[in-house]
Amino acid sequence: MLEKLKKSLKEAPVIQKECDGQTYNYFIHPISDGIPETDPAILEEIADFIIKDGKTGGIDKIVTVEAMGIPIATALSLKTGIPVSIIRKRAYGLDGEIELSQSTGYSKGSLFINGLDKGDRILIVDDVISTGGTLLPLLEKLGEAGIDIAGVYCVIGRGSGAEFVKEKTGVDVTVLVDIDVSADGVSVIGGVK
Ligand SMILES: O=P(O)(O)OC[C@H]1O[C@H](OP(=O)(O)OP(=O)(O)O)[C@H](O)[C@@H]1O
Ligand SMILES: Nc1nc2[nH]cnc2c(=O)[nH]1
Repeated sequence: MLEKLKKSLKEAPVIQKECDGQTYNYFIHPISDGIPETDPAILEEIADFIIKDGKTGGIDKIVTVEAMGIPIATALSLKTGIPVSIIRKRAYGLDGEIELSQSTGYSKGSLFINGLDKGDRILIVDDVISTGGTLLPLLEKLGEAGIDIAGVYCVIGRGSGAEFVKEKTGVDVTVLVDIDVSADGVSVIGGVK
């Protein structure tokens, strides 16, 4: 299962990014960076897995975070007919816009939620979870806004972000493939069976 994704991850190069005086080993992969190019068969593998997992019924919107959640959410949308709403990195100033602070192992910034209504039942998809510094504040803001989370999928997991988010929010994060990243490269260490 997810064999194309796993095989390609083992070939992912790793670069070093500096943030707050710390070095972060950042892997580069088509699903998380769009580089060198994305094989549609991998996107299809991911979308098919999520659909088969059975949480797309009764969903109002698939929600993702700019930028690299977008191809995954779009593939899923094309297969299910469920619309996509994107959490953006820029403000629009629309009524009801919600801002949240995002931090990753290599960056800090703001995200802006628009287009979601109280009572919406959503499925969240994203490319990577690492520290959980994106997903945790997002889930907190969505909870405050009365949005119903039917499921959360992160295609690639590294570190303990998924466990951290579960501990803080009670929300289960399904990670499709777990990896370990060092300066020498990426190894696949687990994931859904
Ligand atoms: O668990 P975390 O440590 O928060 O890392 C995960 C986040 O990192 C990436 O976001 P990034 O802001 O780099 O976005 P992009 O490359 O998709 O634009 C990814 O798309 C996740 O949203
Ligand atoms: N491409 C990429 N995205 C990430 N998001 C969080 N960590 C990483 C990483 O190491 N590589």
